[in-house]
Amino acid sequence: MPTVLTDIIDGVREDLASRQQSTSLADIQRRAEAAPAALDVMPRLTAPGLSVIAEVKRSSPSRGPLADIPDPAALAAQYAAGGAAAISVLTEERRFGGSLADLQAVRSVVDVPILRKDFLVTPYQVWEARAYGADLVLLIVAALDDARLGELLALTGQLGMTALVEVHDEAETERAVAAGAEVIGVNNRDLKTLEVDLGTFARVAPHIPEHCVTVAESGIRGPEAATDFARAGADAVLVGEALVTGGDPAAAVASMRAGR
Ligand SMILES: O=C(O)c1ccccc1NCC(=O)[C@H](O)[C@H](O)COP(=O)(O)O
Repeated sequence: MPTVLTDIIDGVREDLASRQQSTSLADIQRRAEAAPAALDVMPRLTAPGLSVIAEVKRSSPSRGPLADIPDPAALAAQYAAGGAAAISVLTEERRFGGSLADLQAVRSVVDVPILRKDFLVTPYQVWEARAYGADLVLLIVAALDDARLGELLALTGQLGMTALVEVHDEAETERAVAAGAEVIGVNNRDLKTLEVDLGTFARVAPHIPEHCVTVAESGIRGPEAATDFARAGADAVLVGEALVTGGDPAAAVASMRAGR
């Protein structure tokens, strides 16, 4: 049965097919191999205190238009000034208004690790992420079968990047762990219904092994909520809407980092 997630992925596959027509896999691989080495996000995610992954997010299927963001690089620089551990850049165009050009623009101004936030379902997109300067990629367990999850996770590691492997329940967590995920994001938003349940993280986190880095994602509106997730065991929070709609992105990131 079609869901929001499968609809999004259908569009992603169409856009991907047209990019693959203009840029072959060999070309994108050459570009990825010529790019400066990926930054290691692990020391930042495991540093004492709560880490913040700050997202460049223009719009979303659940909330519609959020912010104009004419200069994503300037926003990213403010996130970095606020102490973001990493910057998440949405590159999906149809529903989120992002692009690979945004990723490239952000890469050109910040030296903190950058996450390509998209719906990655093929190796080509992982190579593409590296070619455009990403240090991390998002792999959504609900969008991948076990074989593809393992393949994309392995390729991500081969290219020196880190995968943020996203889950929403215990069964997906078991699949992520079996695949070898080291950084597991628990999305409080159900990508099939778009409903946000802030209790999701606390239910799922106990199923994540101690050696994994744990990220709480979605629906985090301010420092108090960030503190709640830190107390529930999150090493990091991933925040979009609250940062792009609030007044001062650097101060907002700093206030969330203060959460312990
Ligand atoms: O944000 C959505 O509506 C959405 C819908 C379908 C798939 C993914 C979606 N969001 C991606 C994300 O994971 C969030 O952008 C991220 O966790 C930040 O969430 P928020 O702080 O609530 O903007």
